[in-house]
Amino acid sequence: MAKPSVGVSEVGVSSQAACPCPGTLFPYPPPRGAAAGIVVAAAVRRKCLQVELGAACWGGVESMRASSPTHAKAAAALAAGVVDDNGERAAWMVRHPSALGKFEQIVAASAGKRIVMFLDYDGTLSPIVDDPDAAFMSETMRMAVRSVAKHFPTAIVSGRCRDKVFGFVKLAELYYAGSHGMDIKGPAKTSSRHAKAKAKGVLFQPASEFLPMIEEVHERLVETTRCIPGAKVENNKFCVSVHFRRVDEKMWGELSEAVKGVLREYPKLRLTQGRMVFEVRPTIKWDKGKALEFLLESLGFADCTNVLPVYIGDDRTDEDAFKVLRRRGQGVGILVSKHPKETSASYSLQEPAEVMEFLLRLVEWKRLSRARLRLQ
Ligand SMILES: O=P(O)(O)OC[C@H]1O[C@H](O[C@H]2O[C@H](CO)[C@@H](O)[C@H](O)[C@H]2O)[C@H](O)[C@@H](O)[C@@H]1O
Repeated sequence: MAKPSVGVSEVGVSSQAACPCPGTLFPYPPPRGAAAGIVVAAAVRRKCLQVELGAACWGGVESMRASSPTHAKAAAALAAGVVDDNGERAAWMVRHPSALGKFEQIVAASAGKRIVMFLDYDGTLSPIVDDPDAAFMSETMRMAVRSVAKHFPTAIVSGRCRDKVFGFVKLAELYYAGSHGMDIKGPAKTSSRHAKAKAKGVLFQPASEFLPMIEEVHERLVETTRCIPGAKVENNKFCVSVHFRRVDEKMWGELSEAVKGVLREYPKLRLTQGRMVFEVRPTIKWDKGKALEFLLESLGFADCTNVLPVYIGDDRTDEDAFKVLRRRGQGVGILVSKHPKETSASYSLQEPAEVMEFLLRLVEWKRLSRARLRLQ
């Protein structure tokens, strides 16, 4: 397997509107509704954008607020205040319909194609909880993922380090891309269908030279944030998470200054933000989107039209993968969120329980279509 070089520039980026590919699933331009609906949709877009713009100044208290849907909502309400909750959600759902509601449309698009599943972990397979070490997935979710992996090549793509996410998922037959895709490994055992990828020995660590620096910055961040009650620093091997979910909001400014202060001494590291968490990571151009492309290539689907990647995720870091699908004009991006958010995903699911339902429906649909084929 050829390893893509780190820092591959994105070429041929085109919006869906500019390059409408027949058979693609992105529902853009959005279906036209009543004029009032369009006005509401525009207001939602504006509000989402305001939240995102705030979030662009990584590390500030405003961006910390924006990383919590409830805080973000309050901030957006301050900005416009013209859209009621129901109208806001309804307009957003027009642009990002439920993947369950549009299930038939999604599977119809897979005709003649191989589905490859990409699943984020936190907030997608497991509910968000206060303690990152207690983010367990349910046994029923594990069974659903196991069933999906029997039918389709399946990868877990997480911000956590690979060992830790494997410790939660515990399924040896999957691909794992830990540390936001910077640590990729194939299945320990594999069915003959996936033997090709195994034979090629999938394993990729584009940020290995950063290991000593990440170790060092982890120690520094633990030390610097020690005096801030509730702050938790997590070593994710090729990146570090600094959690503020359990930090009193009055201390957020102090925490953000502490993190930024340490980072100033490490220009080769950058700061991004997830759900109530700062993510410290190498400046290399590698993210969940690049990991998705790497895995597709590993599975023999580079530049193929006969593949349908399905990516399900809930966080900002998953947007890199949604953008890749959008750029390729191929695949299904599904955002897990109860709240309207600016996203490049096409569809939505509200919570991990709906993700499980979607996975189980996919398995059932596959079983039925196989049975139908046998009868023909
Ligand atoms: O890419 P992911 O698998 O979604 O990982 C992103 C981060 O997830 C974890 O933090 C998030 O979930 C925690 C448990 O529910 C929650 O307490 C925290 O507020 C969330 O940000 C994980 O602990 C981080 O290291 C990952 O980067």
